[in-house]
Amino acid sequence: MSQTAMSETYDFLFKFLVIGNAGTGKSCLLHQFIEKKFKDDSNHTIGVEFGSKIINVGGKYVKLQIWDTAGQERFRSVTRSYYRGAAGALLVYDITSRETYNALTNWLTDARMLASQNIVIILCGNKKDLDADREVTFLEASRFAQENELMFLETSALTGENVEEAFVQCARKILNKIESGVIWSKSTLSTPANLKLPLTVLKVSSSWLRQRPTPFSQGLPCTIGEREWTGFPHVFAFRTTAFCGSIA
Ligand SMILES: Nc1nc2c(ncn2[C@@H]2O[C@H](COP(=O)(O)OP(=O)(O)OP(=O)(O)O)[C@@H](O)[C@H]2O)c(=O)[nH]1
Repeated sequence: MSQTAMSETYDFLFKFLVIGNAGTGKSCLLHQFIEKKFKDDSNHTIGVEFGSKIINVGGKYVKLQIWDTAGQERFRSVTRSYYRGAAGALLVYDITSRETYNALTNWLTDARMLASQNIVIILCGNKKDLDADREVTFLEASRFAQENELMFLETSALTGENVEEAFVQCARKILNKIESGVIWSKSTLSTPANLKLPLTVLKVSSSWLRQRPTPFSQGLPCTIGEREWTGFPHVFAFRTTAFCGSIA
């Protein structure tokens, strides 16, 4: 297998969002995760930026397609259009700015309304390295996370602390939800009409799919495995894998 083919082999594909107020460090977190370096010349994001990386979660290769959204209010209508179909999100505030923490509820409402009720969200209190300037305690943020069913970590895009962990923990939780059927049972692709939506949440191997009955294998017009799915132009097939989505 060529180097490119090998690096593109994965079991699952998840769409991720990075959301939160402007200046909290979203672009720097993404850069640190992908490049393992601090981006010290970060400017405000215009609209959205994109990054991707394959990670190993408990022996499974998961490709994360990550959309880094602009935090500035003037881009809100653009960034909202990227939420649909997201399986996971990093919800970022800056531990040195109470204003960014106070905005979390609005971001959360948007994510659950526009992406999915099932979206797995990890709250990231970024700029952990600036502890001396802290305006938000670890304890209050962890209470907020608990009350809102979020995972929680304090991160530093500068030092790299907990950055990889944030993405990996979020992906692991999504995998757990898939394995336990939560995502399929709640986000059912129940009617062919629903399938017109261009949702690209996850990709599973055909053997995995055969072992677990999903709406796809319950009489809907599609084939699994090496053939293309029929009738869904937005869905493309891979040689040894089948592609399926989760409704937002
Ligand atoms: N000390 C410290 N500074 C950080 C950290 N992360 C980001 N910064 C700084 O915070 C500023 C904003 O970072 P960005 O990554 O551009 O913020 P953003 O959330 O993407 O901003 P928007 O694109 O406007 O939404 C920059 O000056 C970064 O250098 C961190 O972990 N520690």
